[in-house]
Amino acid sequence: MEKDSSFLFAGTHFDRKKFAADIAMFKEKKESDKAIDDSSLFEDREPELEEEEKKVKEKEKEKEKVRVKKRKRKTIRSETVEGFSVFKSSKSEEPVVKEENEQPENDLSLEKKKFYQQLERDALFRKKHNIHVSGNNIPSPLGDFAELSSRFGCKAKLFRNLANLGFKEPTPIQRQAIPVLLSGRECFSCAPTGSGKTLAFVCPILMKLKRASKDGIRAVILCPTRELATQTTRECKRFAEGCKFCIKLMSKQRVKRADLSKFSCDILISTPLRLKLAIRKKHIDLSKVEYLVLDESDKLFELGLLKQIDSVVKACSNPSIVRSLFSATLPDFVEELARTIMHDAVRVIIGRKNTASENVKQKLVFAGSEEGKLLALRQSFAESLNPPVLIFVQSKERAKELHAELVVDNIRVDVIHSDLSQAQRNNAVDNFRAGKTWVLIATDVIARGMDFKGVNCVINYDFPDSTSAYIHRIGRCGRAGRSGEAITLYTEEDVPFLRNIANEMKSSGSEFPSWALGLHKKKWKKHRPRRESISTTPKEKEEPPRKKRKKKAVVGNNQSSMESS
Ligand SMILES: Nc1ncnc2c1ncn2[C@@H]1O[C@H](COP(=O)(O)OP(=O)(O)OP(=O)(O)O)[C@@H](O)[C@H]1O
Repeated sequence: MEKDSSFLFAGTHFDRKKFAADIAMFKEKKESDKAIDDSSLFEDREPELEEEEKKVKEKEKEKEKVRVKKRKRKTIRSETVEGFSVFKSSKSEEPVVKEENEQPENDLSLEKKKFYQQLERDALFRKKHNIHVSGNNIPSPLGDFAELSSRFGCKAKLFRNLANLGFKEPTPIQRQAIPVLLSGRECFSCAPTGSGKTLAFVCPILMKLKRASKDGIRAVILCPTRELATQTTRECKRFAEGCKFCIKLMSKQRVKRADLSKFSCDILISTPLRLKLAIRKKHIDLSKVEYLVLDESDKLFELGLLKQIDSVVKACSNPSIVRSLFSATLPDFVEELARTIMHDAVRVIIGRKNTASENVKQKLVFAGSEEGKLLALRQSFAESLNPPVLIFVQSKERAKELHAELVVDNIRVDVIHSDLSQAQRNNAVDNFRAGKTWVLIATDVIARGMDFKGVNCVINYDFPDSTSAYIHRIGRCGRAGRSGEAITLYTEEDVPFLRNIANEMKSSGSEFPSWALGLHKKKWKKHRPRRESISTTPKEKEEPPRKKRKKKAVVGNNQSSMESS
């Protein structure tokens, strides 16, 4: 195109490839025109001959036109990309395409039919297992663990480990989340407490990593507490037994090491703070991480941890990373945040979102006052104590106070809170697991994720500070299909928040006080009222802090000397 032909076409590029057919037609037309022009060079010709020649040329022209048309059709077909024609196809081209696709179209409709049948089967299966999904092209759920081998080529060793652990059937979250992650899709999942979410994310990682490698850090699992990180590390090792994978916990000692830039392992489990320190100060390299799991994701996305999570997510810079989020509670704000970091993620919800486990029988008990709470607890333990029992209180001070009370009652009781050393915390968990401790008093530090087998009863001595805290606390019992009981004590101060708990009881199928549903709706942020001390031993009267006295003027000031005596 002439440069100065029109300002409207300024910058327009003429695509010779795209218009090859038109150019060809144009060229051929020019050539034949040229031939006609050349004939005029022969001036002394007979008129009949000229007439004959004209006819032949006319015929030639017609033939040429047909040939050019055919060539054009061919070009159009070759420029069809994934079913979309680059050129808007004209009606005349349709029959040709149809003719060529007649056989495949039949195959296509058969394929389509099969596809829709599979979708229908999947939908029925999901309905049966209370699995709710959303997203594009969601892989079919697992019918059984054997499909890990038949569909996804699970190695015999891993498969055997599942059997050795006594896992016969996948739980609903495992049925859906495992194939999603194995298909390389990102996923955020919400499933009840104790429903096997750990295996749902560990199993696909182990299967996808295939074999041990020393090429950097390949998978990272973030947990909100050290206790949970320790437990997840132990579980990973159990699932991977005999597979030589290098599975490491980001311990305090490891973070203290001079340089972590060459540190490598197959799976690294950490709390966000420790990993952030390792990134900032020890130059740990997360650029090769292929799988990132945020366990208890709603906790991790709370304000206090968000910055740490952010630095870990940024450090995991591998463009093909697969991220996944798991929790028993998934508030909308977490889903929104999750969408900002995930690509084409699949959403998997088991049962109703944000509900307590149906295996836990829940009770609300009015205790009147702080004194009443202790009395109620003592009485119930005196009548029947069915260990193991977990008691939650709202602060470490109150944990210490309650421990001091119960320890004199001849009960094997222990306490865990953040003032203890790591070794003491580990001991408390281990002794409770081993049955050496009957009653464990705890703050929310172990409310999430901790898997103590066979906890019979959870007592919320102090009312939980949110619905999600309630769900996670009572979820320490009623795990892996077992039943459990949860008792929540409340006083007048807690009444405004009863409605939330009653709602929770109702939606998870427990008996609930219907009057509580009629209470005024109150949104809670963090309900931690100042409560009276638990301690029954009178505190020694503290001496009031001494005021600095002014030096007395002894002489001639009788009044002041009397006062001071
Ligand atoms: N398929 C299975 N069959 C039987 N038991 C299983 C199966 N999968 C997991 N478990 C067991 O169920 C228990 C709970 O699993 P897990 O701790 O993963 O639950 P969770 O959903 O992560 O709970 P939370 O929300 O409290 O973190 C564990 O003891 C685990 O060994």
